[in-house]
Amino acid sequence: MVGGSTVTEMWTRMGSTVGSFMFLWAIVGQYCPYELRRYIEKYSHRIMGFFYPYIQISIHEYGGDRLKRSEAYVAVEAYLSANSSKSAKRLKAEMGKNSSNLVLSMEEYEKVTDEYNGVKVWWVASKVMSPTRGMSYYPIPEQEKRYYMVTFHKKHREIITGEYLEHVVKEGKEMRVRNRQRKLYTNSPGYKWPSYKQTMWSHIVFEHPATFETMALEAEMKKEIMEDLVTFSQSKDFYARIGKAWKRGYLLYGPPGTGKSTMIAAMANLLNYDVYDLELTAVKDNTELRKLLIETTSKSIIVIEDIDCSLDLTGQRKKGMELELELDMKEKMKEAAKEDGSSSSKVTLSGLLNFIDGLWSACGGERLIVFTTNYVHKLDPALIRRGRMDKHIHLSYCTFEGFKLLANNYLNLDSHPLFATVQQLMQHTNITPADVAENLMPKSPLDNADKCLASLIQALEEAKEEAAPALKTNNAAAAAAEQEEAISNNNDS
Ligand SMILES: Nc1ncnc2c1ncn2[C@@H]1O[C@H](COP(=O)(O)OP(=O)(O)OP(=O)(O)O)[C@@H](O)[C@H]1O
Ligand SMILES: [Mg+2]
Repeated sequence: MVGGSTVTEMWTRMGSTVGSFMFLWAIVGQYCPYELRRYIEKYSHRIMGFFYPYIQISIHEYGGDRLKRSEAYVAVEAYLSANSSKSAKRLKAEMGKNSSNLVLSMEEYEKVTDEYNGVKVWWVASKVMSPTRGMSYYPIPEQEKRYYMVTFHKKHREIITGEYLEHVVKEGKEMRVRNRQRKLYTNSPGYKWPSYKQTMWSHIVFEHPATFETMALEAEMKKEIMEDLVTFSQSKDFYARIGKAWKRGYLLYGPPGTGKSTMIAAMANLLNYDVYDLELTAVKDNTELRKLLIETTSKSIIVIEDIDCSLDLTGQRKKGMELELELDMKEKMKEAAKEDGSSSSKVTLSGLLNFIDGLWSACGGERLIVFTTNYVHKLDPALIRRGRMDKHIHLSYCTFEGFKLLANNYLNLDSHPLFATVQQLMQHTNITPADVAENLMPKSPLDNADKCLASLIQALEEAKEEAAPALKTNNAAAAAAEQEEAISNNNDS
């Protein structure tokens, strides 16, 4: 579709008179009074429009809200990246999906021609430097405002504005989904500049290999979670119909090493989503938290790991005296932090609740919010009530079924005489999938299945012995309680 040609020659021929006038005007105009200058500019544009039969439409990187890259710009960028590589003379190369191929896109100020239903248009990638508005004690750098401009003959206005631009945006969006590298974002604590272009997230390519197939989970539970996720990703119309923002909260809880973080990676791989790993303690306050939220894109998972440890968000919301005492304590802690030179986060529980389901959380759509914790009972019920955290998933110790899956993954084994011993030991001992996986992992090229299984059996036996005194104490306590209850029942009667 895109044919290699530059539009410069044609413009030079057509508008040389207008061009010379504009050049002269740029110099002379500076010395004219403002009113006269505006008046002349207004009429010169009209005269130019008379001679110059071309229309230009520009698509800027940042729209009026200045908060997010414009979707149209991003789509045009993808469309031109795919098409311009055949014709543009100056291209830039970046790693593409799976880091296996180079993706080419047009360099700044490069011009390319495109054709749609026999109509020719010319695209140019450009930028202007504009001084930042506002007052600051610090030197604020000039901001680059990048844009794409398409030029076409005015007789094609309808086809371009009615069909072509829509076609470009649609194709561009599809290309982005096909070619995009998924990203793992994290919030950078170094954010300082008040520039609207400065992103608060830094990212690397997301390349975690975890999938639901390789996770040791009960088959039933696995199926249910996968269906829930896929249904969510296909429910755009449903959410619109019921008037709910298109997002879903998951709470993953359970002991360390039971696969919470692994499941987040498996979720991202299943749905082809980006991951935003939010470090709450690095967020200055609720306003910054909101800004971070606005900068997340759709088709993403926002993760807050170990939510119970992140901030002082645990416990019930306090009342009266209790609250005053707590505020007093907090003030003292802040003072201490100031003296140390360390800064503390001022994100509050209500800030976080707003983050999850306030008005701003609806921007963008198609997002999962996932919390993980080892201690679910420590969390404020408001934080995890249904509607906020819609699905609560308890990840627990490894079952025999889970072990068999891991044995298959790690050792390529469907059955083995030692499986029976493992099964018998697992009935009385708690072992995490992480521990099972670690024992099944061959440690040297000479390690075979027998050795790995023997190592797991040893670990299970050790865990059983360790648990034995605790079990005895528990049993003794239970027996004592029973006895006490029986005595008090006798006395009552
Ligand atoms: N259910 C599981 N299936 C397969 N592998 C697992 C599972 N759970 C844990 N693992 C293995 O154990 C390792 C640690 O698991 P993971 O980091 O997901 O645990 P976690 O629940 O997030 O722990 P923590 O609470 O300490 O963050 C992973 O690298 C993974 O290989
Ligand atoms: Mg984890």
